[in-house]
Amino acid sequence: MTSTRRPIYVLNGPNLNLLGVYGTTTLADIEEAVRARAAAGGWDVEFHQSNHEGVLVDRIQEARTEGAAIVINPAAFTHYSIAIHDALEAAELPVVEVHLSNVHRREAFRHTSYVSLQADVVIAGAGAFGYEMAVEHLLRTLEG
Ligand SMILES: O=C1C[C@@](O)(C(=O)O)C[C@@H](O)[C@@H]1O
Repeated sequence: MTSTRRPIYVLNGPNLNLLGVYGTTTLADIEEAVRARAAAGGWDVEFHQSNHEGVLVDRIQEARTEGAAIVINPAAFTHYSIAIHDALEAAELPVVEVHLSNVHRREAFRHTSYVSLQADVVIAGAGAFGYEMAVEHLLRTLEG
């Protein structure tokens, strides 16, 4: 089913393209699961990954005018990107921050998130399923 609604943007930061190298789940698997869950609720998904901060800022700016909401795993940029923080603030969209790992159980430098300041919901430690949780939350809260 193709939706006339604006899509949910699902954005992924640096090194997440290597997921399949370190584990069994690939980013393509996550994309498939997210698309299926969104489609079941009548929503389309724009799914992107970039290793470049500016490209992610461009995608967030695109979502600002073309998207309904943003799910973002900014990866390492989480912990220091004021540019991504500012882009999310300007977007004025619902934002769900996702981390595969529980960043709070890891190194101290991962305990700071600039993105959380702009996130409505933060999901960390649920693995790939965290992305589906994020979409599920948006399906419940976004209006038609
Ligand atoms: O690249 C990543 C992945 C991550 O965002 C996660 O999904 O758990 C956590 C970050 O600290 C790390 O830099």
